[in-house]
Amino acid sequence: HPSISQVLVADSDKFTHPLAETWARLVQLVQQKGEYSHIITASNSFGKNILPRAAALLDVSPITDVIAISSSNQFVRPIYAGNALCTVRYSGSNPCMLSVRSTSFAVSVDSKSNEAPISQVDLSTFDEDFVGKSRYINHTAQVTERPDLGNAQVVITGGRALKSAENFKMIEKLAEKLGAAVGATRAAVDAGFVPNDLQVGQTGKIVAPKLYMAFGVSGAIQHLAGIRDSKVIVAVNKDADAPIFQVADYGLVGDLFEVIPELLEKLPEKK
Ligand SMILES: Cc1cc2nc3c(=O)[nH]c(=O)nc-3n(C[C@H](O)[C@H](O)[C@H](O)COP(=O)(O)OP(=O)(O)OC[C@H]3O[C@@H](n4cnc5c(N)ncnc54)[C@H](O)[C@@H]3O)c2cc1C
Repeated sequence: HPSISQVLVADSDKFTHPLAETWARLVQLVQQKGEYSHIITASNSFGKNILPRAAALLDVSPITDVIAISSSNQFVRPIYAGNALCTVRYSGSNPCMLSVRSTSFAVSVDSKSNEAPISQVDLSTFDEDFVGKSRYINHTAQVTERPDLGNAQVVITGGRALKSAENFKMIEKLAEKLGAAVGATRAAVDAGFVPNDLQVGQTGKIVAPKLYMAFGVSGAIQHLAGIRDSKVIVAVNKDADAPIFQVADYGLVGDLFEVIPELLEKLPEKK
């Protein structure tokens, strides 16, 4: 990419497992040597885990969830669960540390390209004992063929109205037919229908698909905070006054236990 002038590689078995403590220390080390003006990470769980730790080590205050960059020290970020946008100016010392919502930034496809040198980070001063009390035990991951929730073009979400994990399988079947990712409200996650990595919203994932379909979702502000950038929102809810209809492009007042089976029947099989 033409904007990349250098790639730094920290190649060591110290970083085999993504422990935030170790990686934050690495960011500190790289910053101390490079004296960069800005350090930016994506607002995903990995970035959110490392950024505050690295910022504390570097004694600066990070700015999180940036959705627009107005200048080198001025940024826009949502507040009150996305109901207001706040413009903030960074007036601290370098580095200015940001987490950015990747759903708010389009990747520019530039015809020019640039070869950037790749250099190894000098880890001779990396402190082995720094990791402190955190130890890597094991890693469990959900193996799924479905698209990643954060990048999916289509997301099908189910809410508390699904009533059980068994019923939630209807949402999964529909997602399969549409090649979509599955999402859930916090109420559905708290009720144990699905694991919490499927939660969409203020305290879950932020999504920006082309099509977002919500079944039995009331549309609480904390949920809407995660779906605002979706292109088309479709909602099915049996309560015509549900707040989700205020943001939906298409709304159907109906019972999901009738609508989903009908959709499953009428939609063609996935090729
Ligand atoms: C600090 C904080 C952070 C939060 N973060 C999040 C977050 O990240 N994500 C999130 O989702 N929530 C979050 N919440 C919770 C949020 O406030 C709501 O409680 C939650 O989103 C409600 O989930 P729901 O829409 O599934 O359930 P409900 O609000 O109970 O809504 C269920 C809906 O289903 C409809 N319904 C019922 N039966 C049927 C049927 N048979 N067919 C069709 N429709 C039906 C009902 O009319 C209703 O509108 C947060 C709350 C707090 C306080």
